[in-house]
Amino acid sequence: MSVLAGVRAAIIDLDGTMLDTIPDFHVAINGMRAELGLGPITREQIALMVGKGSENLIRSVLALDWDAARIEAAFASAMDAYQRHYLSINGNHSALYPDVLEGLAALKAQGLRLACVTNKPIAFTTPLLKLKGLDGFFEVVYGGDSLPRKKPDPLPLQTVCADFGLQPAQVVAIGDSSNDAQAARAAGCPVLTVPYGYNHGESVHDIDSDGIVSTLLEAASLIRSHTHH
Ligand SMILES: O=C(O)COP(=O)(O)O
Ligand SMILES: [Mg+2]
Repeated sequence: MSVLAGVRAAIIDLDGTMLDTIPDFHVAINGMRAELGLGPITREQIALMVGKGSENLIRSVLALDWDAARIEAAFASAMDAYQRHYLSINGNHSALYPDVLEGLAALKAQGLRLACVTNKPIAFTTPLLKLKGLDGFFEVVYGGDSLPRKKPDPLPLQTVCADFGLQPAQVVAIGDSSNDAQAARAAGCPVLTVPYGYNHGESVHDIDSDGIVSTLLEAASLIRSHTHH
């Protein structure tokens, strides 16, 4: 895969790529819904809605029961309740996917610089990375509200490239959804996809990606096989 030949850095997505956070989202969303007088929804429903940041998630969850006007009227208090619930349980129910720590260690050992770019708010992201032992791997971390635009906009990826002083072709993005791939394509970064996360209910095979890798460790091996001389 010659698109990986010049890779010097990797940008790793968080939710659905490093951590299975749906159980955290589930507890926080149902806590918010209870405050609003709404009944609980399932993890499967929530997994279809995660990936495009908190605002999109809250609007999608409330749209199960309410029309647009009612959502707008309650949005600020819903967001406040959601953030309160999420921060109170952040990381308690979520788990690392297999070979994440091993994959990050391998990428680093191969000399790649690492960044984390997530659509999760940075106030959730920073403590979660620390709790799960992931914080030490990344030189740069951007949350969904760290910059003026989030994925699928290319801005967060372009910002990492600039931070590292690298061209987009030298920086591979690794994520679980079409949202990550669209951002990578728009930035000009190669992109690899893990199949175990949340892709808005769509098949990962429909993602415009340079390859599907079963784990981050397999991503490291694939990159190594194309960059090793
Ligand atoms: O919080 C989200 O919307 C998902 O974030 P991600 O970019 O880490 O998948
Ligand atoms: Mg993701």
